[in-house]
Amino acid sequence: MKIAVLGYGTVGAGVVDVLTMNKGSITKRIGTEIDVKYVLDLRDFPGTIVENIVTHDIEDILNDPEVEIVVETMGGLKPAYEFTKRALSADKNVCTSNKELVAEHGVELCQIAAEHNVNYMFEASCGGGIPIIRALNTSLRQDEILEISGILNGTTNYIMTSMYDNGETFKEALKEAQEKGYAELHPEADLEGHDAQRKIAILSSLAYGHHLDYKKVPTEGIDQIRIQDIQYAKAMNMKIKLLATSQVAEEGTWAMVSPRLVDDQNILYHVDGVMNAVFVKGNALGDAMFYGSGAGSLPTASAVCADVLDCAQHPHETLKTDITAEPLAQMPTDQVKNTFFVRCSGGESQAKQVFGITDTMHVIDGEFGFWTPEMTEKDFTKKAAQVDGIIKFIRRG
Ligand SMILES: NC(=O)C1=CN([C@@H]2O[C@H](COP(=O)(O)OP(=O)(O)OC[C@H]3O[C@@H](n4cnc5c(N)ncnc54)[C@H](OP(=O)(O)O)[C@@H]3O)[C@@H](O)[C@H]2O)C=CC1
Ligand SMILES: N[C@@H](CC=O)C(=O)O
Repeated sequence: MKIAVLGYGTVGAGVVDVLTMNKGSITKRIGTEIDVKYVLDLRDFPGTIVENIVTHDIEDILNDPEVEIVVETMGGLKPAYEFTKRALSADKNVCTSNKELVAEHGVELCQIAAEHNVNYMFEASCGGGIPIIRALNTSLRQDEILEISGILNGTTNYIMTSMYDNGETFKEALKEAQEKGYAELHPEADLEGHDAQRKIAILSSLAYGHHLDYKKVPTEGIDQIRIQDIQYAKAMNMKIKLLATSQVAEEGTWAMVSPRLVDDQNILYHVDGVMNAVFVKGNALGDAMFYGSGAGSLPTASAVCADVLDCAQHPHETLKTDITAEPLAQMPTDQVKNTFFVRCSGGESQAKQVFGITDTMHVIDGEFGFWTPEMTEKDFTKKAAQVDGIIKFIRRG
């Protein structure tokens, strides 16, 4: 079976490495040899194992009937969207790690794949190497999913851990995450929460059987987290994690991405570095947790290759994915209940009176911190507007 890899960067090179490193065992398992016939990239890679198969022309791949699977690991929408559509329309399977494209056009691309009896597969789009998409599409189909939440971005978890454990600055930790190949080409997507926003939208759409538009997921990143916030977290024996959550409630489903304070009783407290964890609650299953490397060359490539193997075994059969264009009924986020940790430089008695609290804590000169009771987002916003000097708030996870 001949395949082509579009984009020989961190993930694309990892795919070639996995298929080379495990060639013997893969061939034995699926009964077919997988050969990378082309690598499409802007650069040449002299002196590497792909030097003789590099092309700069997508037509070489699209017009070659021998190529049955295209791996798209270029990232971004342009030209990945056009190349993917053309590959599917030419009856080629496409396996991708490009969550931006899946979140934006996944429904349409799956429909095109189905019309051509091929597959558009995206296991690597959420949680790096964690096999969460396959679990939702197969092992968990009998359950009604009530909640999905977790740490879905490796870069931000790596940064938070490095700042907390090693006292690194935000800038130093980000540089390391970039050097290790975890961060997006434009790292704002990680830092501002958009990467996790896309991932929770993809997972929720699969889990709840209705489409969650990622643009409708209220999102805050870790870009506003400062060393002072970490000082408070340490004083409370808590950690700050960027959590992506969606939950089914009576009024509809809500979803949110935001930094949250978690205590050591919360399993996510122990998920550090580039590791991701996805918690799933099913109405029959109860609780399940999926844990693993959330980014990086080989772990992500491992997930892409899982899709390649499925396509190689079913090259002309669309494997069922519960993906639909029908929109998910969403509960207004201002009705969602949370508990908030607030840092404030104003009057303590005012804050105590407005929020009805008695305890405050003093960790940093010139300010105090306190926990609110559980309240809706709307009530919190209303009360916070009545308190002078609020510096920052972080929700409890
Ligand atoms: N890195 C990770 O850990 C993970 C990444 N992903 C996703 O996987 C995708 C790829 O990420 P990653 O491997 O890190 O990115 P890289 O930037 O490392 O790799 C992308 C590659 O695609 C090439 N490329 C870009 N545009 C074109 C084009 N028009 N034609 C040909 N080649 C092109 C780039 O070339 P050049 O460098 O010359 O521009 C580069 O070699 C992204 O969607 C990302 O979000 C998903 C999970 C984990
Ligand atoms: N930039 C992403 C890469 C994997 O999806 C992350 O850090 O999680």
